Amino acid sequence: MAKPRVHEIAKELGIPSKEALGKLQELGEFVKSASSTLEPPVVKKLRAAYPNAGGASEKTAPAADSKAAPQPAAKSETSSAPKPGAPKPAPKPGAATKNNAPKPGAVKPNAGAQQKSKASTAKPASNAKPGAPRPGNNPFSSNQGMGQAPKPGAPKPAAPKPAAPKPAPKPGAPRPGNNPFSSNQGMGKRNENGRGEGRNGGPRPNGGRNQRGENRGGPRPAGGNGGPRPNGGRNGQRPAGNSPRPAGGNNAPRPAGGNNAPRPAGGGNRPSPNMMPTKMTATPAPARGGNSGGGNGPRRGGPGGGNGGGFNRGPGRGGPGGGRGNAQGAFGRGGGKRKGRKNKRREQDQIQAPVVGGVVVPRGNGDTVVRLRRGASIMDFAEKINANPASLITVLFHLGEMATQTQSLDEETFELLGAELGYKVQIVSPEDEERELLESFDIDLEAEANAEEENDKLKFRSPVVTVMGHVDHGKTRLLDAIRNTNVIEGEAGGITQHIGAYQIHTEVGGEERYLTFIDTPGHEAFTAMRARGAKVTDIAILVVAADDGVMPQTVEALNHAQAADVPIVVAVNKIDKEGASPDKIRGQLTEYGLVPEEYGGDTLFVDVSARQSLNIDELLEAVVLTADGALELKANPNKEARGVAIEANLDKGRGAVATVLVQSGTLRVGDAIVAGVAHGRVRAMFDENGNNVEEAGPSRPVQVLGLSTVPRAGDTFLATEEERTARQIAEKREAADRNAQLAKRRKRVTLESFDEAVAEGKMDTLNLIIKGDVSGAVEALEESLMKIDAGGDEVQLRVIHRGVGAITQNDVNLATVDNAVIIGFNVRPAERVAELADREGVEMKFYSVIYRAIEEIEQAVKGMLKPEYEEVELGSAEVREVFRSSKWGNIAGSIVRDGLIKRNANARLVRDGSVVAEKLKIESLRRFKDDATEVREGYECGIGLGSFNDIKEGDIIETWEMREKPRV
Ligand SMILES: Nc1nc2c(ncn2[C@@H]2O[C@H](COP(=O)(O)OP(=O)(O)OP(=O)(O)O)[C@@H](O)[C@H]2O)c(=O)[nH]1
Repeated sequence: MAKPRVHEIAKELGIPSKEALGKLQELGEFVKSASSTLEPPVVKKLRAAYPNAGGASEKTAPAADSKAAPQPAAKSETSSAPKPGAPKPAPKPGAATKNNAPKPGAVKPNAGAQQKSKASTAKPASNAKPGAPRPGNNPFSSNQGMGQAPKPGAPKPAAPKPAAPKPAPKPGAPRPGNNPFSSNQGMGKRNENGRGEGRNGGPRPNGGRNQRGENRGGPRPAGGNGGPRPNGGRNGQRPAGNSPRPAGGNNAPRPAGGNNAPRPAGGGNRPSPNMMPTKMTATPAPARGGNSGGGNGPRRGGPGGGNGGGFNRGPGRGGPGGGRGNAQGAFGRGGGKRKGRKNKRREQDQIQAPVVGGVVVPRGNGDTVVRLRRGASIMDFAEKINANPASLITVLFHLGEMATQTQSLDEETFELLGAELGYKVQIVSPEDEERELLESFDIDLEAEANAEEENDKLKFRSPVVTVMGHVDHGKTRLLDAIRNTNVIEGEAGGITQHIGAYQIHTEVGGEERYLTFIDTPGHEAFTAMRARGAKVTDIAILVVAADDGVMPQTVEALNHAQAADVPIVVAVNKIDKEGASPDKIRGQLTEYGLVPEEYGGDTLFVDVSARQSLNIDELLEAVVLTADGALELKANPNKEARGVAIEANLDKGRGAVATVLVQSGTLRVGDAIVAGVAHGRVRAMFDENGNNVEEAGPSRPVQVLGLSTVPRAGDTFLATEEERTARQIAEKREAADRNAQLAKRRKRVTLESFDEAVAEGKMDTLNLIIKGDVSGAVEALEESLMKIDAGGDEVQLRVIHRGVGAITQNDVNLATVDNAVIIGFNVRPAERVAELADREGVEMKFYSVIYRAIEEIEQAVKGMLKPEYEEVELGSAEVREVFRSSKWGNIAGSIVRDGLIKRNANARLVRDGSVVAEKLKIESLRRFKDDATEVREGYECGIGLGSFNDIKEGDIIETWEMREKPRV
């Protein structure tokens, strides 16, 4: 707490500063001026010099309180408040609270507006005589935006004369610097000094203690009722009193309200005589609530008034004397320097700035739109609204959310924060974000496309076809048949794990036509990729096995295609199989809006056998006909290339290899390109047969070498004039991506649940690091994992890192730090990494089939919910000989009788059938002179049991470990 100044002490004592200075000099204390600070002993001395003054004020203060407090209440709440004249016992902190507490709630639980107006009229009553000219200091004056001019009649009776005849409490007396109602004085230091004022009838009942009085205010009399909030509609979503948010004034452990609970009567009514309110400040809570409700009281705050109603808190928050109007001072703002500034504009600003948790934040008008990109942080938001990020953190904290300045927040949290501050937060969609990003580089794809259409630069291009369908209905086999190559053999688990793209040519009506095929995987885990695939797709071939029929993923594929407005050609596959019923398929699909041509619809159905390459040409013809009939496929080949990355992987020798589909323009070797977050120059290009290609036009898929890193499947790419531009775009995307990932990963933990969960040991998180051979698989796996129902809020699943390529030392290091499990999908650890992982106790799991990984992780997560352990015997060894070593203690030369003896395993010693010692550990294990981690049945070994030396020949050492019981 800051030291009091001379003039403050003088005021406290009811003497002029000059006199105090003189007295101090008399007392042998050199003090420069009235604004000099005084050391506590000097203050004591000075007070001692005026024994009457100090004593009187202390005694009178409570009296003043008792009178003042109820008075306005009587005004505003009519009969509910005690009569001003009623003599109350001096300290009465509780009484004061009581008087205040029930008012807003009891009398007007729901009548926010009424309360507002009443409150604001009541407030001046207690604050000061409105007649007293305090220019710029009266927060209730109409020209300060409160719209609630004090009623001239009200104040008079409300300002009882303090018992002590001090000049200080005179309401009308100008008290520059000390007037809590003054908008222009810096309160920082005042806060600290407020104690003195309080004691002697200073304006702040809370004294300097309650720097954030607005939050600490009394026990939120109106809180429970969801009293009116100053922000009106904006806060409507959150009931003040019943809100689960920790900001509630009554929530003892919360920082905002933390000060309330333990205090008998809330901040304003602390029993300390020093803190007793004087008539000046004994504004009843409702008055405050009302005032702040009036709009913007909080910042300037009457004696806690404005803040009481601040934001989403009930009007009672401010409590009697809760907000002191000097929150800014409490946060180091304002201060003495501001004192002299009587700038109207500033005042207005202050009025505009609401206070939550004692901080001042520029406020929007409710319609002010703030656009933020996905994954933006508090810092970004603060920048947009020109606020101090630290203040926003405080506000957020009061809303029950914890975040750091740079932490990405999700949309909901931003909306919450925005609503609180009067902003409409719009999270920019990835598409908008991408467009804006490119626009910042003067690339406007939309305008480009429109211009081309107008200028007739478009040329025909071949259709891009995606093969979709249920698992095992024959997609790969069909593509295989189409290309006459065989990729099916290499697939692990029979599931297509990534997208490939190929161009084939066929003859339709004697004309050579090209078709580009994208091989979309059929497993559900790839839904995301398929959805992306549909974006580049002109036509979908829906494969349905004639012996199986329409299955869930058939419908899903169909929905994807229809949603993307992609025409469908149905390939009724496996017609060679017994029991195949192509007609049944036609009938079934009719129900989904795919009516065969022969039934009068416009969908072409072709019966094929992928295995026997039956009717493949007919299928291709149907695709070409559908393309010609339903689509006008054109693109401008004469410009920089634009397209999509279909698939990418890291090749040991060639680096990042990406299969890209050129959608417009022409891609040439040597072009600078950016694909997602990867950039570089095209070093070389290959077609589906591995032949070198110099250039690729629209609808042409090619493999591209030369990218800095591996793009993701579905990332768009574009060629740029300069490599620098490509790099910059990539970097910006990477930053945005990182933020988006953070936002996605961040599963929110509210203060309430976090506290409880941690306290009860419920909180647990399974961190994962996913490494895979291709980006598509990694992405798909992550996507599926995030869908795992981890058991509500109890357990979280977080993918803390993912990437393409072998598991590296860095991965293990990260896993060590974050206690993560590493998932290797079709990859193995790099050299010596397995050893490191073993040393660090990092678990690595390897999979080659996605669903198995998902299944196991799901089980693991479920296991984490309530792990149950059981003792499992590992093995036992019989002691044959005991070696005594001064260095190691006794070593049991043993032979393993059954199972395994593992180093560090739990052990017990059994002698003649009874357990001699339990809770032992295999501290050392040796095979001859070498350390061993485990020794198998039938082998000899030396076992050290640490400091336990009572080992005898013939003893049995049993080892065991605790294993988690599998969940049923
Ligand atoms: N008899 C017969 N079997 C076929 C035909 N087409 C595919 N199959 C078989 O059906 C099984 C699944 O074929 P895939 O091509 O792997 O099916 P998919 O739809 O690509 O499967 P996923 O990649 O797992 O989604 C394989 O054993 C194929 O040999 C066909 O026309 N006739």
